[in-house]
Amino acid sequence: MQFERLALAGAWLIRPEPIRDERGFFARSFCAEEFAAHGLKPGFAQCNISFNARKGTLRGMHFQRPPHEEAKLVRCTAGAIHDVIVDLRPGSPTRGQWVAAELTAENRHMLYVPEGFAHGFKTLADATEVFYQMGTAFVPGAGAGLRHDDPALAIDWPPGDIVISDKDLSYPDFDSLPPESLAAPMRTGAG
Ligand SMILES: Cc1cn([C@H]2C[C@H](O)[C@@H](COP(=O)(O)OP(=O)(O)O[C@H]3O[C@@H](C)C(=O)[C@@H](O)[C@H]3O)O2)c(=O)[nH]c1=O
Repeated sequence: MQFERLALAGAWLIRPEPIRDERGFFARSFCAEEFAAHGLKPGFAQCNISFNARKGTLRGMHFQRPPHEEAKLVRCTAGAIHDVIVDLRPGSPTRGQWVAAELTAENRHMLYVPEGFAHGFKTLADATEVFYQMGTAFVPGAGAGLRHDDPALAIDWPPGDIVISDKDLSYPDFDSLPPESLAAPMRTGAG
């Protein structure tokens, strides 16, 4: 796997390195040892599948409130997504900034989202499926979010109509997040 640091400390783009032969290829998508060597969570508590029937489906921007912050490893197994993360970490020099990556079934890139970030994506094709591994179990009641179209964040989403849940439309802007939503002080490990 190739690990590329993103502009927000602790976030990584990970590219599988295919070993090809006449049958196709073999590639590793997770290795506890390699993840630990880069300061990433070396294990996951849950894996989730998100199927999105329509191009333009937008899910986000989501996180779990402390003490249930989640690291996530996100990849697209069918179709394509524009994947976005926002740094919520108090004390982080990049707090309130976002980065995006295009994850597709073809490129097989993965986005590693550290704890203390909000995460969301917009699908770029019909029938897009996202597979993501979670460092912490889902805790009903700990879920929180902020608006994908907060003008202060100014996330540059791909153009086009969106399909979005009422819940996601109900989230506040970043500056209006209740204090209990704030992530713990910055923790980025060795990354
Ligand atoms: C996230 C999650 C949801 N659920 C349930 C709650 C609800 O009934 C149904 C759908 O939940 P949601 O509407 O929150 O699903 P969704 O909008 O897809 O939420 C996900 O969005 C992406 C962007 C993320 O980053 C994820 O961490 C997660 O927050 O599934 C679980 O049982 N376990 C889970 O881990």
